[in-house]
Amino acid sequence: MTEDEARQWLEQQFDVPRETWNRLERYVAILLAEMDRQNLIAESTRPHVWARHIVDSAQLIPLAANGGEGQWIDLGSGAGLPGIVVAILTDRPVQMVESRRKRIDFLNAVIAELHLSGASVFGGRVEIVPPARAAIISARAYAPLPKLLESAVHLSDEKTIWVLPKGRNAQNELEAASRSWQGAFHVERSATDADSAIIVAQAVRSVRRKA
Ligand SMILES: C[S@@+](CC[C@H](N)C(=O)[O-])C[C@H]1O[C@@H](n2cnc3c(N)ncnc32)[C@H](O)[C@@H]1O
Repeated sequence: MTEDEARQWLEQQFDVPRETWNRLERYVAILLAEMDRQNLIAESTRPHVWARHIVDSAQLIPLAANGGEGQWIDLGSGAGLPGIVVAILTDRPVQMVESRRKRIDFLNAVIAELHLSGASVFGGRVEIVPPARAAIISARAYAPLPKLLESAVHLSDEKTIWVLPKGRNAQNELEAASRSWQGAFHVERSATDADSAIIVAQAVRSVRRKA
């Protein structure tokens, strides 16, 4: 997907109003400027930021369209991917969870500058976020599936939709997780990378097996 195709995809999917475009453009500018201070995205992806990061994040939104009312929790948000993109493109309250100080400060600065009143940051580890029943949980490049579920299952209930971009390893990670987890899991192809996949899950729960 080229950068032009990425913008077209956004326009088609979300019918993006001018104010939202301005926010997306501003976010991209702040993100790239912050790269002088901290490593937020791979250097090689800098010229492809719309396809590789903005659309790659935004594509999770339609996959979570059946989510009920309530919060979208994004684990290990880093630069705000996908959390900030979701907060810009939807009306849903978004809580980003991030443990590194410089990234927490960056996320709070973006929220303030873009006036994202529905977005907030939990500055700390996912494992210590107080229990919640998120409508949607996302996690991009945060942790392998079994560890991801273990750290965040206390933020979910049976209705929570999990949207988890997973590169080429989706199938292997699903297999590893199936030893300890049950639920309705399926795999969607990524719109931005034919080799990547997104795990979508619901009704995730831990299963203990006898040795
Ligand atoms: C590889 S980065 C990915 C960031 C972003 N989601 C993206 O796709 O660009 C993983 C992020 O997760 C954060 N992280 C890792 N383990 C965490 C934990 N247990 N709790 C909160 N944040 C964590 C790291 O500080 C880092 O910013």
